[in-house]
Amino acid sequence: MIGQNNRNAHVADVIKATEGDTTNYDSIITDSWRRCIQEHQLNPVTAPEVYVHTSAQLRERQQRMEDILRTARFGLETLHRQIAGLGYTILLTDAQGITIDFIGDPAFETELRHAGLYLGAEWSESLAGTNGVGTCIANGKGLIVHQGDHFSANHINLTCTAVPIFDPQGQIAAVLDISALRSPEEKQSQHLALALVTHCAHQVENATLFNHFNRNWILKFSSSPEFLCVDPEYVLALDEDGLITGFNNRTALLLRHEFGLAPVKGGDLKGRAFEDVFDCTLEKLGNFARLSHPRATIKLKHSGTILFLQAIPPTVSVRGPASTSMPKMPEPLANFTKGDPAVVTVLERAAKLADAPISLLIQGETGTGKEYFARAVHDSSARSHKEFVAINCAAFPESLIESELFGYEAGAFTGAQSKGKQGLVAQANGGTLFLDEIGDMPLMLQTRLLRVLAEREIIPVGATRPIKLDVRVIAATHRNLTAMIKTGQFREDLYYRLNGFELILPALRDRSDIEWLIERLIRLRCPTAPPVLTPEAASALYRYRWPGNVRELKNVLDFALAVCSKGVVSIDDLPSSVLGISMRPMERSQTDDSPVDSEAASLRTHLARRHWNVTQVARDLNVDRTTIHRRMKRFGIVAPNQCVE
Ligand SMILES: Nc1ncnc2c1ncn2[C@@H]1O[C@H](COP(=O)(O)OP(=O)(O)OP(=O)(O)O)[C@@H](O)[C@H]1O
Repeated sequence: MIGQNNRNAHVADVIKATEGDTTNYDSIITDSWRRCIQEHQLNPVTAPEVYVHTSAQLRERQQRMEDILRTARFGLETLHRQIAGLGYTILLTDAQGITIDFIGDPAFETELRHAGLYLGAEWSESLAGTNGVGTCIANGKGLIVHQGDHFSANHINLTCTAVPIFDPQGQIAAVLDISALRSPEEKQSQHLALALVTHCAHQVENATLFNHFNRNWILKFSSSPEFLCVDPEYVLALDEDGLITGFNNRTALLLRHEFGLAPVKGGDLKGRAFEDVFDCTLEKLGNFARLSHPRATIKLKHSGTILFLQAIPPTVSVRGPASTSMPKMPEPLANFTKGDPAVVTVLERAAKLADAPISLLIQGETGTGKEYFARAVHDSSARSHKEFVAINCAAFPESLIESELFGYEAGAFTGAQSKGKQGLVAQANGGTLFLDEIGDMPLMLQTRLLRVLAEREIIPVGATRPIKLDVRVIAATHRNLTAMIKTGQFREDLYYRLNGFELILPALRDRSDIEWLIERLIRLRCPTAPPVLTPEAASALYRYRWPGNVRELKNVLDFALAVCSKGVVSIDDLPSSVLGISMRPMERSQTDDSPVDSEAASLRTHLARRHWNVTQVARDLNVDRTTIHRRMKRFGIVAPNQCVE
């Protein structure tokens, strides 16, 4: 527990330091405090809390980060063994500071959860104030945020040591953090922790390069030969033309210094030629590769620095940079994205599983394209010449669903067709049965479906003998089935039958290919003379949050294409929902109030949901903080806690 006196003293320290008295703190900390107040609009008095994301959001983040999670896991476990017993918890966060992996002492689970040292917790500086992860992301380098260095008085018991893990193009991909609930008062006590975490992050970066660039040359460099092969300081990947495709962070720092480049985070080194960096020709690399022991040296062209080198040729021989391009994908699946990393991961999986004898469960918000995707999996499979039968489990009246699904014998019930009827499940025989909204299937039918899946046979209503079936089942839902299992609304055994593999489609607002998708949808609608968007219209579409996802985008474009003139879609052709405050359609239709009232109500809802954190709301609505302030003023909305804003 943090006493009120300590809290008050801490708040006074933060305020004093941000007003200029910075004597007791590192500048990196006081700069961050100033950012918290001035840019993130956080208030030390109200002590920001850590926001915890839902398990569905967490899973989506984890899926996006699948590669790094897998690569980093061994590093995390090794690090955990090194510091076991010292009371540290290890967190791996994504580049937004959301915790996607975690190793902590289960004995302290409640305390760790309470402190935000847990899966799903967001440690971005803009939400949680100065802290290890968030401030590391803001500065792009490793640091210690110890006890009173934290902005929020809620966190002044913690010590956090965080180091960025960079992707092979020099962007922050993740942050590795070790935190402890209790620690000595001296910040110096954490210096060894910083060295350990830095080393672990470096190893994760190297492992990522070795794993991902097996179609490229890998060059390992060190200033001494002893550890060159096992733990090189610098690692560089080159394509067959000798152009740089990837590097670890130490190499980025070395080469940026070499080229006199500003220490930016972007990929300013990618594509540069090996021969521009080293005093060596590309042909000679082959000779280095043939050396059995790494005693070869190489000279940096500009500084003349000499490094030991081990050169490893591509283990898979192809021309050109293969690691960044999309692998060959069946045509129907390839139409789903233009390179969004999370979607590509899902597609690669789906391509491999297209003919696997397992059921697939597709999760995703409404309108993300679950049915469209399921059909693409079917079309990519050997079953494509047979039927794809889609059933919306939420749309059938309960009384009809059994006979519709399983069919019935002649005269099975009053009103039945005299010849009987084949059910939808039997129609999918040899093909794919798509069960949409599976979370809405009544429990009684879940039991029947379980039998179909287990026995691979159906018994039509009124029949006595079962019919053998060969169907591939793909189910989809936007509901949280695991939560439904806990409340007894969904059968656990059915869940495991359906979930041979789970594929999660990201929300449209999280996809990087919206520009491509807009163009695709326009071309599908107007293949001969597709209208163009004005820059204002395009930017309104990019800014909008798309709660109805691709379906909503499609509807908006259909509307715009219908009302636009002279082949140009301007901002006036977009429906008002897309402009200004992005209200959810549901919220709008539920009220008969004037547009101003409903806008105000929507804003109030957003603010309340985010505990009146304007920065977070601005992020949700994709507008500036000042816009939110202006709107609050216009609607006369005042935060319940005046201190926040
Ligand atoms: N890549 C794409 N190209 C063209 N159209 C797409 C694409 N992805 C989705 N769509 C379209 O978006 C709309 C919504 O897709 P779909 O019905 O598959 O979503 P869903 O996730 O199954 O929705 P719900 O959860 O409401 O059932 C459909 O009209 C679909 O054709």
